[in-house]
Amino acid sequence: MDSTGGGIVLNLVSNVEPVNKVKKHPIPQETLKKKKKTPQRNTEGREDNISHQKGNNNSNHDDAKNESSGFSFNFLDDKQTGSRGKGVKQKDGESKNKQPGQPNNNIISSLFRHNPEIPQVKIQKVTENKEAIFSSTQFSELPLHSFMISNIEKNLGFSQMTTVQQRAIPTLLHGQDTLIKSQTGTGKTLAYAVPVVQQLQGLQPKVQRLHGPYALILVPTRELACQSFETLVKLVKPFHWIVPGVLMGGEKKKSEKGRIRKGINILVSTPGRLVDHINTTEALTFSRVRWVILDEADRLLDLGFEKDVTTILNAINEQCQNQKQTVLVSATLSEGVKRLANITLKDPVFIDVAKHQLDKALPPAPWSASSSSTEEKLRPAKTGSQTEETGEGETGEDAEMFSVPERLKQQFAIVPSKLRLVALTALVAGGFKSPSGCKMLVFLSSCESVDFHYTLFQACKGCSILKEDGTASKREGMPLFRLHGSMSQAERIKMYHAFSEARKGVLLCTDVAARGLDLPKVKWIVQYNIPGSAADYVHRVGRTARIGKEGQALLFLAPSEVEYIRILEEQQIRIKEQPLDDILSSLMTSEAQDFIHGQFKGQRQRSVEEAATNLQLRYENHVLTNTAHTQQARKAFHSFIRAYATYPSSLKHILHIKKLHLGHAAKSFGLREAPSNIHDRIGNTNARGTKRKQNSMKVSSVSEFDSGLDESTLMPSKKQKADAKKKRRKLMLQEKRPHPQK
Ligand SMILES: Nc1ncnc2c1ncn2[C@@H]1O[C@H](COP(=O)(O)OP(=O)(O)OP(=O)(O)O)[C@@H](O)[C@H]1O
Repeated sequence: MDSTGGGIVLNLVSNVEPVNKVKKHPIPQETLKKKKKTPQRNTEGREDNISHQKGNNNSNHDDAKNESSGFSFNFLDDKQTGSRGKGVKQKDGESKNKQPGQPNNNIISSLFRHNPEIPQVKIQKVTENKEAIFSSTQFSELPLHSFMISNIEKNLGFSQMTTVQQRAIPTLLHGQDTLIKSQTGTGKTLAYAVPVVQQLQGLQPKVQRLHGPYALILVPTRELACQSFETLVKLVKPFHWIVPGVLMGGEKKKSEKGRIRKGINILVSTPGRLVDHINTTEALTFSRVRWVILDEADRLLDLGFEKDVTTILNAINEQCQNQKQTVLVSATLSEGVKRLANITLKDPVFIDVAKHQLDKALPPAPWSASSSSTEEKLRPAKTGSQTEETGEGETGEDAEMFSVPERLKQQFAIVPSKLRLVALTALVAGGFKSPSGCKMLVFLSSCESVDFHYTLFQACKGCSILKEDGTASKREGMPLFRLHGSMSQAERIKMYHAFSEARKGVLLCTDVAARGLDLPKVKWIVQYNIPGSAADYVHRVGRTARIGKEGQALLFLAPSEVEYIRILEEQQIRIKEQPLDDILSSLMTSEAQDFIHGQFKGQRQRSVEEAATNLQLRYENHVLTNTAHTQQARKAFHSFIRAYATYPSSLKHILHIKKLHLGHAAKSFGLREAPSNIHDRIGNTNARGTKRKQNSMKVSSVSEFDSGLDESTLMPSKKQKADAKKKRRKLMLQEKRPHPQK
């Protein structure tokens, strides 16, 4: 800690300066008149994350109890921030004399002290892959039905084709199996949907509803299924005899069976629900299927979906003798998917808009002489995705260059764990400076984390949420939405539609929203947790800057995680640093103050530190004064640790659980200390299900900020893996996300 001119300058960095690390981002601290504090050390020699404040016993009780009215804790004055009570060691954020449900007024967060060094990151020169979004060709120049052209022009409002449409539509009309790879948000849905509808409307004898599916479109999530179905409904408008339909988990199976019996000609489905119908719905036949489209193909062939996709393809092959056209589509087709395509597709054409590989045939796969069953052929393609046994991921194995939208501004911020929550709030509040509002997606690592932050932000005065009936709550302010795989189907769809239609708002979500969703007017993507692969990164940021528009993306990195930038640079992704100071300075804007404090409008914070510290205190009080909130925070913290332990092995040198400081990470969940049962909750049991001896846990420190956890104690045993696999299968049948992060 430096002190200048009587005031104290608090840095984000600790006192000790390791080799190769440079102090960066000092936060100016002119106004806080505090005495230099001596950090308390806990028994492990780490800083005790809490310091204590005398007094301030006045008035917080009533407001704290009344959580529905938002945060309402007093600001700290100079005296309060400077004073320090006797250190009382706390467990799970509870002070010794405090019961859950009581406000906790006597603790000051030491947010800006004893954080790890913020390393200086040297950005490497990257030559980005470029894609021209629009072609110079009009839809009217294609050999399409005149009604199709007028429908696209008048009802959809498009006359000029995108590059991927210009290349894919003629190829698909020609009847060839095709792989389509093009940036996110470049119109790939129409690139496959237009040729399917064009050919269907021309079939003789004319298509009848009772004939059942001619085209099958598989997508990985329910929201994407809805979206693709809605596009098809618009596209078939002039051809009323063609019936599109959608099947997805969470919907009533009985009504779906009824619709299948009546007949669906273009069937959009998620894999799990379709397998369910294949097994239980007699009326579902594939005898006339001519087109099979795998949208987000790399995701569909990933762990979890691959088995269902195999079942579906085998069912189609058994029932249908027709010549079929198969199309694989994604912004990130990995080498694994291409190898798979080479053995399962007939003379496939690969359309890669970035590489201009129009009509380039794929090289032969070394094992293409393998068995003819689809299931056997699918297996080798797993090289590019996660495997259950090893937990290995695709990063690094399938070195494939991705391209991102040209008008997307990509940034990262190095944020010490303790400052994550206030930095996120600063972004959320700061993103809403423009009077016209802004739409933002915040990606988090688990359903529990989404729920925790959703509850937490609701307590901010400047937030409004959706009511049961789908209308906004009375409170004026920035609408808050959430989306994850553990929500009820009704709520998922309600949130998805409400956010799509909203003029402004923040959607807190898991990777369930990462693929394919075309949510209008999204300007900001915040990745609060690092994605599991560069491909996931590309899809997440691809929810903005679509079809040539502008957008911004920000990736949160802890100081120990900065090497992740190299993973992105290897994929030719250019990303710049956004100084943390700049982000936190948003806390001083009137918008942020209104957002956070509401009723304290006009009562200005005097420095970034004061604003951040008060905010963190409010959050901690919110968490600790209510048992349900404390439980929710602990659950979210556990799920965060679990997700962290499941990063693919190729990323473990960067994202290793040992590198986490659990106490600091806990602070980002409003907890003042990591829950004491962390090991029990994260799989500290052996194969027989009995608890491991405490002393069997390896505790080896690499730094002051080391979690002290050994990954082997976090990684599940064989039995746990088998149980988890069973559970995943069950969840998948209900169409929930298979990966713990999702
Ligand atoms: N020719 C076009 N002109 C203008 N807008 C278009 C055109 N074709 C499609 N769009 C619009 O572009 C947006 C993105 O389309 P779409 O969702 O199909 O992209 P995508 O390439 O599939 O994205 P992702 O890879 O994220 O799934 C949609 O809003 C769509 O209506």
